[in-house]
Amino acid sequence: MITLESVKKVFRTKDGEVNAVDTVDLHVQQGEIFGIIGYSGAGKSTLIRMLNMLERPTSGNVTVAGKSLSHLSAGELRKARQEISMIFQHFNLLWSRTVKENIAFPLEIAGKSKAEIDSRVNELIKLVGLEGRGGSYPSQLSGGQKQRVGIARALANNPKVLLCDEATSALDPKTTESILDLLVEINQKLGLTIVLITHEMHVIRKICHRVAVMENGKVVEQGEVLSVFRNPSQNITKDFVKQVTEPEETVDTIKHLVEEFPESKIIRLTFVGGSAEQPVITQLIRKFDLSVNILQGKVSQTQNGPYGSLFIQLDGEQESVDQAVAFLHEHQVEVEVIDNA
Ligand SMILES: Nc1ncnc2c1ncn2[C@@H]1O[C@H](COP(=O)(O)OP(=O)(O)OP(=O)(O)O)[C@@H](O)[C@H]1O
Repeated sequence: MITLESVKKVFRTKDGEVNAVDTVDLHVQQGEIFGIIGYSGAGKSTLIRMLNMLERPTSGNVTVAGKSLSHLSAGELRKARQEISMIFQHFNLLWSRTVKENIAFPLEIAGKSKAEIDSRVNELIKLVGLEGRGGSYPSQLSGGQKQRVGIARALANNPKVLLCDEATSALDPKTTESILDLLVEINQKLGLTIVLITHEMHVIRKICHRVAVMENGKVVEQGEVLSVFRNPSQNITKDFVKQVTEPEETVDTIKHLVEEFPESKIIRLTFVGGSAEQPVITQLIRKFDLSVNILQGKVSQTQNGPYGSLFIQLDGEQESVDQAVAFLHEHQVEVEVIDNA
């Protein structure tokens, strides 16, 4: 659905050149939710804005739905943009227009009749759960409701792709959840391809099928969300994965336990897919002559299945510990022994 080939964006400023996006190759499949994560300044906004030519690449090629965007005329680009919609962190609504009028705006531009507009707007209001609010002005809505208007407006002309520029960053955690649920719902109902940028791994974990990690303008790692969670190769990715698996206090607890009990083994177990749902620890305790102390654990759902990590402390003979580790491996559980180093 979307292909980026050697895409670069260089900004020329009075302080010199900034390589905002540096030789990026990406492929987003039709119907998937693809997340791009990175810290501030990594180049995410510049990258997503090149997917609808709000920003033109300095070099390289962007193809969306079979069209190479760099080669389109202004008129063709306007048409292509109807198929590539966008929602924004600060909603970008028209404040003097009601909810209905905001949603109608792209339909008016597309030259639809009044009857078509009315019927489509009502359909969209229902789809995003804003029944009864059609006559309200944006200033009368909560942040979550404003983003629902943004989503309805973006869907008005039946786009093939929805670009989300930090769409939940201005929302509280509960509202974030409901907007993320809505994005999954429209992805499934409409088969819409969604590309989102975020700095929160929670967003990737909850709704994305695949993820690309950006650092200094480059994509440093990409893959299925579950396999990136299981096996992050870059340090930056490991840090992002920790955002959703390891609360800060775990690090302190483990440090303390490693110092306090140098003889016992602290082990981090990573469960992926089916193994996250099996009672492996119960079996471990029954089978081996070990005392097992559970320090911290968490299982989260991703779009590709469950993912969990658990920290345990094992006490017993070295032979039993080795057998227990082998047993865990046999059950597709990844084991990392945390030592005093
Ligand atoms: N119009 C511009 N002119 C000059 N430099 C720019 C411009 N837009 C972005 N940059 C620079 O390009 C780099 C990437 O910025 P970008 O906004 O794409 O990153 P980001 O990952 O989206 O970060 P944030 O979440 O803070 O927006 C930064 O160094 C930024 O200062």
